[in-house]
Amino acid sequence: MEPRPAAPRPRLCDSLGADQTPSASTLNAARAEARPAGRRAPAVAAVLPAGGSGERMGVPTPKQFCPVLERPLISYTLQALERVCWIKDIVVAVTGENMEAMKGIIQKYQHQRISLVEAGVTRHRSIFNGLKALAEDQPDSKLSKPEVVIIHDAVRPFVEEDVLLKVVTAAKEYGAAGAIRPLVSTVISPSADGCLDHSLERARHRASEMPQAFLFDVIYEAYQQCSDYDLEFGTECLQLALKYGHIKAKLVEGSPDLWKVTYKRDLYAAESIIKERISQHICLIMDTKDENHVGHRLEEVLKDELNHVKVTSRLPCHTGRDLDQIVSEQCYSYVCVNVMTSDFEEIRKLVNMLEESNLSILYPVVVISVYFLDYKSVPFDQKMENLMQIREYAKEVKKRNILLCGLLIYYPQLP
Ligand SMILES: Nc1ccn([C@@H]2O[C@H](COP(=O)(O)OP(=O)(O)OP(=O)(O)O)[C@@H](O)[C@H]2O)c(=O)n1
Ligand SMILES: O=C(CO)[C@H](O)[C@H](O)COP(=O)(O)O
Repeated sequence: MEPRPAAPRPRLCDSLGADQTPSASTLNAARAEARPAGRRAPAVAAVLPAGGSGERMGVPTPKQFCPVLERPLISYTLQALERVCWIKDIVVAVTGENMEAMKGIIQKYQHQRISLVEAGVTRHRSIFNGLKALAEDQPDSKLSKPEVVIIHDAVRPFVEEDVLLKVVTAAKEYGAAGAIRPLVSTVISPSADGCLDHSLERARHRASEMPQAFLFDVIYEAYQQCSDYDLEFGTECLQLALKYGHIKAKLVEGSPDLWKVTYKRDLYAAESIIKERISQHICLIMDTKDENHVGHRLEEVLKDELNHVKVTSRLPCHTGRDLDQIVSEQCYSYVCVNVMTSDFEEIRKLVNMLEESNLSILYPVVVISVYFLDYKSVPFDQKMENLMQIREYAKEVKKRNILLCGLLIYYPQLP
């Protein structure tokens, strides 16, 4: 198969990604390499309104807490944002009633960089509360005022780094920016008697989606100035920046997956998208840093051959924390490349954690453990014994929907 060309990615031409955390994606690393010197990174934070009741969904649980594949919807959105290591803080606005539940979600799924604030009675008021928490004048706050703030609905879980980067870059240049999509239906204006007054020309209008990004001062000042009417009935942050800051937002084409989960059927659509992503996600765990090792070749090949495969390479999974993080990413396919060790315990640790995570309740989890062993240094009998152990263990864990397979690659080391 011909390798597919990698899709061009936007670049923020400054030092975003300099402050990388261990969870930083490879994208960030790639960007850090490509970054021209000399331009300053804007400090970026995000505000997520998550204080709605989800009336249109028609279920008692607010939609952001509805489970999708056993995990609350908001947890996917948080995961999508925290993967982006250049977003420093994520402020989530939640109602007092749901505060404890939200804390539980943060703990269970090990979300990072999250601060919680009390939501308001409307979306605009919730966002305003989030912005206040980021503003400089807050006493005892561990948050600092960012240069650019992203606003993103908690119920749009499929936001990608590409579009975040595009809106942040545009916000830095224009003061405000937001994702848009082509209209699906034509928008018409009815008259008071319920008849058609006029119809908008569809091709000349767009649907405003999220994420949006703003220079912090622009949007914060707009919220400080805006009327109670705006706060009560407004639905568009870009409009506030225009009305109160005279900023014409830059509009950025977004992907179809940015839509807002609103009705019950949207939860089913979200589930299908998550399932498709799961099927494309392989976690490759390697215990060698040797760039020339065949394990690293496997990573390259997978990335070249498959369009959406995410390969997560991790160095020896000796600590429970490393494994915890891998498992919390909800990956169902694992290839463990063992060069340094033939230690069966490592695989047992991973499988135990997968069992505890209950991932395999929904689908089979596949774990392939490959041992590359030097012909001379390890006696063959000893290795076969190890594989037999894995085989016995595989029978046991199959009952719990974990499909484990051991593979021994026994080779003579070249002089
Ligand atoms: N007082 C509110 C109302 C809404 N939101 C949040 O704003 C986002 C988008 O709003 P919407 O889809 O309208 O959510 P709901 O208000 O929950 O839904 P509905 O209008 O159907 O009641 C959601 O993440 C929602 O939780 C919020 O933070 N505070
Ligand atoms: O799509 C949007 C862009 O601004 C907002 O998410 C939307 O306006 C939220 O409004 P509502 O709470 O009424 O659904």
